Amino acid sequence: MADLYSFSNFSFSAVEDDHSSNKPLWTTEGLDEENMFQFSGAENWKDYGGIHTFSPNFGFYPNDSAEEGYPLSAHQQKGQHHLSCLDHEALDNLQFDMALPPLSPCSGDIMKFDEISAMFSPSEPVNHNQFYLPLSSLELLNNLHGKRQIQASDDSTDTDVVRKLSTEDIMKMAGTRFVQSSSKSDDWESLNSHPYDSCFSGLSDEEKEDIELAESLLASAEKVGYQQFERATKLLNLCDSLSSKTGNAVKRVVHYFSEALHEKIDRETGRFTSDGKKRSTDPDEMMPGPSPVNVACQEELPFNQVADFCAVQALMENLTDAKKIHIIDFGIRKGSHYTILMQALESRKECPLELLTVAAVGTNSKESLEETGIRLMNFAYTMNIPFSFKIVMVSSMLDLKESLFELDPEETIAVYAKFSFRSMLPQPDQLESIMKVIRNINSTVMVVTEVEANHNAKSFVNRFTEALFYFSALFDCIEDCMKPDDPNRMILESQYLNHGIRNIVAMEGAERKIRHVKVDVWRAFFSRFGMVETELSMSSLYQADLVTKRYASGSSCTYQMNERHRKSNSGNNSSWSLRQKEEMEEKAKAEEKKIGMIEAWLRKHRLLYTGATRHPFILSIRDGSIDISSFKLWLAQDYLFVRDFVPFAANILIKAWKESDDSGDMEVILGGVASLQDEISWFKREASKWSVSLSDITPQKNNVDYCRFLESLMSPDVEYTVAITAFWAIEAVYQESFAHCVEEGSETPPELKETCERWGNEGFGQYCQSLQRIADRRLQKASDDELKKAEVVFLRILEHEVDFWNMSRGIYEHFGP
Ligand SMILES: Cc1ncc(CO)c(N)n1
Repeated sequence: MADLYSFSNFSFSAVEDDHSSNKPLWTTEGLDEENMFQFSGAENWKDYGGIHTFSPNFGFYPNDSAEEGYPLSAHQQKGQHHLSCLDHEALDNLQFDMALPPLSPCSGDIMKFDEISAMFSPSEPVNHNQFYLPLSSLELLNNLHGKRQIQASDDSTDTDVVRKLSTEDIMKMAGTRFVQSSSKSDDWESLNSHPYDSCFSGLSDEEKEDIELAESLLASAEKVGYQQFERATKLLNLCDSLSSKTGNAVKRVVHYFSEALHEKIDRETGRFTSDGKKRSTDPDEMMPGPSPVNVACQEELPFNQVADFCAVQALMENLTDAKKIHIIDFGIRKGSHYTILMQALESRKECPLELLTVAAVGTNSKESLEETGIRLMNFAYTMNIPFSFKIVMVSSMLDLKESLFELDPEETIAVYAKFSFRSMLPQPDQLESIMKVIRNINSTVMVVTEVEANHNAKSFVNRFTEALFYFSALFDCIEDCMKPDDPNRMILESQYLNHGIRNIVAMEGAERKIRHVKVDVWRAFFSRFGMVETELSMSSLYQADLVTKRYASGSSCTYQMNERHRKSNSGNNSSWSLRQKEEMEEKAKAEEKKIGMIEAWLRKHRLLYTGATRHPFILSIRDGSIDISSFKLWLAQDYLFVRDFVPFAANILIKAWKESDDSGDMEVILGGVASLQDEISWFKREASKWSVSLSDITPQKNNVDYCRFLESLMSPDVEYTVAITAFWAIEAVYQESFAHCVEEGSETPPELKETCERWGNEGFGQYCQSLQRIADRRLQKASDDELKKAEVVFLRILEHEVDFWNMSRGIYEHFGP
């Protein structure tokens, strides 16, 4: 019976896939990142937090007030149309008709990236806590004897902590026991006559109970697969009595899956009536507007922001020279991503924007699109961005036509589809219609964000198993991110996630709307339309990492690239050389444009650079809203930083003396070193002006981390080229930040003007330019290896600067008298 169920053949390999493959951000191109636990429409609720609730790094101006009368829509058609259904058999097979190559194990890129980062900071572990589950649950069981050590998620401690098993672990162990027991006997009662075998040693009573509970659920699903409904119901009744929606994560997951199985049985036996149907909400149809649960999800779960920042980065990288940009958006919802994009475009000095047009495509909820339009118009207005918003309503995607977009030949066109194509999987002809239009309009890039999961298997048990593991991970994640007594968590689980579980488990045919498929399926589909996949840049991963760090459990979030198009089986070397080839191309491109490597990187990593130079701390100085206590905190901490910066600057001087090919470098650097003495005196005077006692302060963590990083760059192994790039970046961020506070139109309080002038004055600007020229000259001659290291160091500096600003937004606590 285990054979028929094929649990052992299928499910565990599927589970492993989940860990090795990645998540979903697709640029025309599939990029997928990992662990984007998302289910159909789920993102809806995360969007509604509104503009002001997001972006910890950027200074967005909230302006939600709706104004009447914007000329929003160029093409509006009424109506809502649900296509009747297609050949669902064919659809079910979508996943399996393509011989899927195995997914590559974890990533090339990010790993190398980490390796390189680690070279510079042996004392700083890279902030990607990897928690790989063992390859099989059997292995897991074996490892559990005696001690259960799971990597600590809190990176402030190095010691392992004993943590309870994850819900996914419990499901795996239950799966293993189930396969073992069902190969011995097919009598369901035997399930509960398991002796507490050796597998169980070292587990708590609750964990043992949970494993047995999950085992009963799996057994019941198997019976449903065999159409043995009576037996299945008996097992489900047992599950019902032992699970509940308020128990631990295992009990809650089992509770919802058990409900879904009951419904499946009722449907298959003709007993299902819609009156008896328990309530759940389709997230795709939920009410627009910021309900508390939407806001909570937006604020407490990182997924939506990660998707937004990665996608905007991918768009920006492909729109570098575009002055008139037209983005066609499928699934715009609140449009939070456009506020990020506008911010990034606004800071793109080398290529001023003439017009940004967003065309939101929809088949229903025109009012909600209009609301989004008004919100974005307001935002663009406050940012002084030339912006136009269009609504393209069609009754069905089959009616979508190129002409509806009124494209101007001068426009650069991009397409963004965030968690929206999946809802069309049951109607592939709609998707095809979209793709034909996209192909004809010749868009520069298409960014697609999707969930990386297979909830579309034809085999019921396979689908059930996949969904069970997926939701187990999701429930665990929610448990880590939301407080146990948070009422929003209950609503999220019992309404939205419950809806997803029921739809995947209980429904068939056209009713089964949630049909996530893995990246391979999307790859095959998009390639049919001539789309060529490109990969997410390092900067996108950095963005994602920065975003997750703002969340309570962010440090346990990891990212991986699925870069199967690079042939993982040919080993790291081949992808390394590919990477190098790309860098050479980048260098060639920079030369061709005569802009120098630094400018090329500034363009490439625009979003991150803006994050460091237009941080809310700086914006609050500029608009006069700064809390003086934060300013004092910054002052005290930066004094300590500058003290540590002195030996770093002196070390650059030594490196220049040893390695530089131009004696002129020395004067520039020496000038910088010399001015530090004056800077330190200035800090002392300024501190006394604000009654900040410099002798009482202790460096805060972000400051210590940054100084340690500087120290690692002082190693003789770090080349002059790499170090001078870092030196430039550190100074340039302050120059660009503070210059923004003394620009025309700024409302910096008079008592802070002197501070801003210190780094924002023209002379300091010229000094930064000189450093940039030195760095550029060196980078032009640098080896690929050096280039790569310098780029990584530049990114790390930006990250540290953002962290330093974040720290400065705290409260200065005065110690002593
Ligand atoms: C954190 C920080 N970055 C850069 C500078 C510029 O010197 C500074 N003083 N402090």
